[in-house]
Amino acid sequence: MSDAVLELRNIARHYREGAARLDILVDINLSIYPGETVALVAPSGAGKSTLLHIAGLLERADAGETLINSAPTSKMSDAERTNLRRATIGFIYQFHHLLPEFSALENIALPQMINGLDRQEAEGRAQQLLDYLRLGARASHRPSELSGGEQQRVAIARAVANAPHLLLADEPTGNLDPRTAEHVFATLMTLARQSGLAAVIATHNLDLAEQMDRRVTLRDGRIEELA
Ligand SMILES: Nc1ncnc2c1ncn2[C@@H]1O[C@H](COP(=O)(O)OP(=O)(O)OP(=O)(O)O)[C@@H](O)[C@H]1O
Repeated sequence: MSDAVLELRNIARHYREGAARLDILVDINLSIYPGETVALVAPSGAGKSTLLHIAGLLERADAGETLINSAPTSKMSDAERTNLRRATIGFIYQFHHLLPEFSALENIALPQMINGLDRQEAEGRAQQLLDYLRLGARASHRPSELSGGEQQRVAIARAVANAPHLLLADEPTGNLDPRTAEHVFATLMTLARQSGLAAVIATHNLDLAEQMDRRVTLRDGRIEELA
């Protein structure tokens, strides 16, 4: 088997609440390989977002190691982690986090320009993605002029625009009605499979989880594989 795109080794993370210590992640071990789609299904408060933030280099663990394409990241500086994240990881949130002042096209082009592409190239790629997502005619609309499902498809396009190796999504359809959720999810799966992306998607929706290659849950701060 090829090397893991993401490897979490003995990850631990706790929070403090007054005098109390909350051990959210106790000993997380998880490897995700190229092209694999993995559903993370666990009750509210189990630590899904915490785990995705650590995997996405948005947050540091208290112990353990996060490896991206076999590179250990815990000793990297914040700037090094940010550069690695921008080059290799796409993140989708439950609420789209699109920039309200910019059009759909600009929202998708901007992260590419931050990664060094010139505007013309970035906007060309953004338009291609919008066309692929059947949002080509909405390119100049601002987020507030798009439906919830359209906003989330733009957020997906933004997350994959830099051709990441790893896609992390935190309840990307949690905010949508069931039909729109199914459509957005199908789009996400098609994009992931076509581009050989590894994806970890936190979801409460078991029907959607069934459509992925693997399902894992969090129990007492550890990963358990589900059937
Ligand atoms: N910065 C923080 N400070 C203190 N406690 C926190 C912090 N972030 C998260 N927590 C707590 O850690 C636990 C796990 O939170 P997390 O958001 O990772 O769970 P989740 O499984 O994603 O939940 P949900 O499905 O509701 O989004 C929760 O009890 C939460 O209140």
